[in-house]
Amino acid sequence: MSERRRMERARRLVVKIGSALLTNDGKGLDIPVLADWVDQLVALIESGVEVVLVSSGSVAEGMSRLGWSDRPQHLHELQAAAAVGQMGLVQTWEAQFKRHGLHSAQVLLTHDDLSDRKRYLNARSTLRTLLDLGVVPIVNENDTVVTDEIRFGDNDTLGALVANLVEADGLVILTDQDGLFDRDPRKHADARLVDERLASDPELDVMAAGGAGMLGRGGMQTKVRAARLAARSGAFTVIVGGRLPQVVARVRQGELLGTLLLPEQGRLAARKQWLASHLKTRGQLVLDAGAVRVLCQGGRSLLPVGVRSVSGQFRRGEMVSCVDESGREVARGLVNYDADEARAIAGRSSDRITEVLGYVSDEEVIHRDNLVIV
Ligand SMILES: Nc1ncnc2c1ncn2[C@@H]1O[C@H](COP(=O)(O)OP(=O)(O)O)[C@@H](O)[C@H]1O
Ligand SMILES: N[C@@H](CCC(=O)OP(=O)(O)O)C(=O)O
Repeated sequence: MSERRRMERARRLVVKIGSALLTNDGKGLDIPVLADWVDQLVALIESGVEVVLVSSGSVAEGMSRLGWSDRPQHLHELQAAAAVGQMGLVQTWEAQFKRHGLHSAQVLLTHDDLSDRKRYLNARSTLRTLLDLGVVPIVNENDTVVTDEIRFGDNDTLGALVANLVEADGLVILTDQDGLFDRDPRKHADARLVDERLASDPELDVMAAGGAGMLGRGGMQTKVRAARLAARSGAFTVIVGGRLPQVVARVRQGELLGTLLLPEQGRLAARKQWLASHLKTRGQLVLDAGAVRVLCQGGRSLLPVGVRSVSGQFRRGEMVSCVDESGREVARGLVNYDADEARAIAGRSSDRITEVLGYVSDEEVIHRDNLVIV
């Protein structure tokens, strides 16, 4: 079976649209083109796919609104332009999705938000909730608060991290070229389009070495790097020309457009490997026999009712070890509550969490996606 069928089977996608595409040669947002993408994305959503949109363009739109023809050098000027342009960007997306009766939501993220476990989990639950509500999240970097050292800088990286965050099946990067070529097509007329590769293929670095266009930041290098990051959670990446007619539907139907970059392992296997290898455990949950049984059957979350006792001091988002009553480790996972909260809700049914804590952040102590059976 062709690997292109991954796109047909996808249920959750992150679609990233770069600055080079969104603006009309630096003359502000290209509204008819944005409207056309929204029509395409809505058709995708109506076919049952959850879509997170990562949209660049705030700096480019801000420059146009402020009448600046050259990209500023100073970070504070870029930040000011981004703040001005973000207004136009979200207003335009919102107005276009509204034509179809859909709500959109602005989500601005920084590097720090995704490296801090607690904020990572909060961003993840907000995005998931928006998707559950049928709202289209529109993500960009929170340029106002970042400095050079902690900038994503390019939204390809942000797109990949969001794909990891929401456990997307794939990342679709729409850009101003038809895909990744074996050399920069703007400099070499005989450059050939790459159809399909493993994201880890080292040859890709040589092909992508050409740099970015006038408005974009990273060129193909950051797209290749993004594909590798996305592959860490088992997601594929498609890099494709955003102005090809009906590009979203055609890629979805498995047409050989653009470049497909593949992960080496499946989504769940990748995540579980990451969970198993990356974090130290900070505490222990002793489970009753019923909870041990359902967890070992696989595919189930750990509910507070199955927890007998809690030891250690941990915070929401940290890794804990789950043991049976004889002390044998049965699973590990990222916990949804701080240690004191977990102690307070241990042994109780999920519908009593609000009564005990005064609020409920999650029904599960550990969600099945964040749980590895050992
Ligand atoms: N091997 C390559 N294949 C395709 N494009 C390349 C390659 N090497 C460099 N590029 C450049 O990358 C640019 C796209 O990246 P960029 O300008 O950052 O756009 P975006 O805003 O969509 O992220 C292209 O216009 C092209 O000039
Ligand atoms: N966050 C900023 C910069 C992002 C950026 O330029 O990314 P990209 O065009 O995808 O390479 C913006 O929206 O303009």
